Amino acid sequence: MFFFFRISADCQRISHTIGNDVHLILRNIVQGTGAFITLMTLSWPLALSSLLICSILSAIFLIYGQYQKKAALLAQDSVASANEVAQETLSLMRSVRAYGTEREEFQRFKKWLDRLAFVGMRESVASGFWILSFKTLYRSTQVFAVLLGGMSILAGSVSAEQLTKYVLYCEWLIYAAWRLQDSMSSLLQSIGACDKVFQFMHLPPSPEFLSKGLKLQRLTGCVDFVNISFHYSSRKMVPILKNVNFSIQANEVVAIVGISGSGKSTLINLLLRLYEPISGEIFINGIPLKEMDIRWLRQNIGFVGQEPHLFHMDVKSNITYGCFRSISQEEIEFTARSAYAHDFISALPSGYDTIIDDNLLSGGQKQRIAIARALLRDPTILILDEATSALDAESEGYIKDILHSLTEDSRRRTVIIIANSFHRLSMIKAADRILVMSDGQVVEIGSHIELLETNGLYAQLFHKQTDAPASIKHQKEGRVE
Ligand SMILES: Nc1ncnc2c1ncn2[C@@H]1O[C@H](COP(=O)(O)OP(=O)(O)OP(=O)(O)O)[C@@H](O)[C@H]1O
Repeated sequence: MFFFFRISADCQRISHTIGNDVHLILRNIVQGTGAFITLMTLSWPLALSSLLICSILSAIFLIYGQYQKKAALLAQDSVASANEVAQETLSLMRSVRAYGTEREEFQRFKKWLDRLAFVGMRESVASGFWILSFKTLYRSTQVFAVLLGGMSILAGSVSAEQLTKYVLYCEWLIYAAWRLQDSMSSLLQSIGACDKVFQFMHLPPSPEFLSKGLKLQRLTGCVDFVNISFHYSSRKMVPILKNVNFSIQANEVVAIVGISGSGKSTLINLLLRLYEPISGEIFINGIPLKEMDIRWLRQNIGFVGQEPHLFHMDVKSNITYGCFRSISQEEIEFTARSAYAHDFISALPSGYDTIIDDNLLSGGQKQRIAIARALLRDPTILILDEATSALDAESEGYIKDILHSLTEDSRRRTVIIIANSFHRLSMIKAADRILVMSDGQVVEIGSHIELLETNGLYAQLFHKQTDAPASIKHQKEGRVE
């Protein structure tokens, strides 16, 4: 988010510079050069003395310009951070109110504004020195020219006309140099401030987008993880996946279960090729993932995440998002029905044309729209990463039906369900096989019944989570177990 605020502030600054400063720079270069040539024709010693003053101005400006560049960078950072705090506080208003942290948030915002004010004040002082140097040098030149010129007129070596011309063109030259440096300072500020935009522009595209990979005629949806090990580059010392091996058959429904942090979502990140494994190979249809065309592959994979963020567009556009074929209204409604979303969408003020904003829908409703979006793409591999966690108790009954919609015979596909709790037991039980993850490894594989009989980690997690409400109830009733 910080990066986003920085980029938008930097881009505004670039457009301002291009619109205002570039033509001023060109104009002053032309004006200054013209004035200098005219001065040379009048008297070369006087012209060179003016040039000397301009050089002193440039030297002072070089120091000042460097400072301005740094100050601009700090100012842009502070503005972006202050915007980020404001945006975060407004979007998390409920939490801020519930925890009574309005004052703390205000202080957090003020801290950045204070820093901005401090940078601004120092910048103003530096700018004051720069203007003072210019004015002093310029006025001294005028005094010097009048004194020297007056003496030359008296000696008869310079005419009054020549002296007037000199004073006039000298003013032109020095003012052109000053305005040039002023515009250059604004340009330098923008360059300093736009550092992040340039860094962003120079980022090379990921190698997977550069190489043209394979596009298969038909994707069956069988997935193999062979000896996969992985760590995130930000935490190289912490292995997240350790020699993971498993296979998912075409059209199989597999649930991946394990405690939070065991690496379930990381498996999916690797399957979507958002990260590359450190060692091992992932195969889809028996072909190494890295040899496939990544865009084509992602078009064949549907993904519904834990917190589906919908776009600020109408419901229809949210459902058809990322689907590049022509889609009829009937097809959209049919898909929405399959995801049990049609009824609440129809009850919205403008039905499928209602624009979605933050507070319009509940978490469960957003998830049902996200499921409809995934269904419409008709992916060969569908990944549900805790995709039903926000569905309310009333919707629990729908889960089986939604799952049936996702896996019904006419539209068989490989479905991978990530679950870190047993609250959606119906989803886990409906899977053909369950993979149990612990500390970056697949420790058990089997059906719900098989895993309960094994009495391993799955059974422990299952009993711990499903028995908890019962034991609390017993405790409330004063029974000791
Ligand atoms: N981008 C990242 N950079 C560094 N570490 C990360 C990153 N994403 C996840 N991790 C770490 O990797 C480990 C596994 O995370 P992962 O999200 O795969 O677990 P999970 O089993 O899906 O957890 P949950 O069920 O809570 O979503 C965690 O310790 C997490 O802190």
